[in-house]
Amino acid sequence: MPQNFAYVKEFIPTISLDMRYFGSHNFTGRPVHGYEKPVAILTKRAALALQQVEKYLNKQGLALKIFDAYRPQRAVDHFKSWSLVINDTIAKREFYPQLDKKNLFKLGFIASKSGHSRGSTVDLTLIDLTNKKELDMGAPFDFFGDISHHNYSNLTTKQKENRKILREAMAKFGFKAYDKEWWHYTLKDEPYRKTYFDFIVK
Ligand SMILES: C[C@@H](N)C(=O)N[C@H](C)C(=O)O
Ligand SMILES: [Zn+2]
Repeated sequence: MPQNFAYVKEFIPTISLDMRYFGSHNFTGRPVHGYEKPVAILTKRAALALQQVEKYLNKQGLALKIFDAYRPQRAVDHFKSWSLVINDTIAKREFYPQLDKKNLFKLGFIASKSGHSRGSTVDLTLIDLTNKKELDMGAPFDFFGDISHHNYSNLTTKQKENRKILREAMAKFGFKAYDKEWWHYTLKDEPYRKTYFDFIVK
């Protein structure tokens, strides 16, 4: 991998990982091209910032769980070709029950040039440190619908509070939220603003 990238585990050995695109539990229903190991890779700058977030949350009895980090361009291209195969809807019920898969790009739920491929974007949630259970965010990771938007108002007080804890912790250490997905964050001071990498995750 390029010199300025690292495995997140090197910076945060205790972090929880559930690398969804390595396996089949994702919106395509199958492993995604470019993921050969269930590891999380980020630029060193983003990994260091995330280390600060994790330390800060641990003091409150919480921790991070990562679903996706650096994403090779070939994975993004795989998402694009998947979206064009209209009758392949094996994971629709769980991930995009009310939407037509061909619209997921134009609705902003998947990008054809993704911040993830620049190496400083991460998809993640909060877990309780005592039982490792995910906090209720009102919608699961990669649920494509309005309910995943930050400004969706029909959530319980607890769900709003949980999203706020994550958003404020990430913001404190330099990550900006994405209005359409509560789980997606990009380091503001990312080192590669225009480079989309394509090395394999392994
Ligand atoms: C697909 C989802 N996890 C995600 O990361 N979406 C944004 C828009 C992206 O593809 O960059
Ligand atoms: Zn994302």
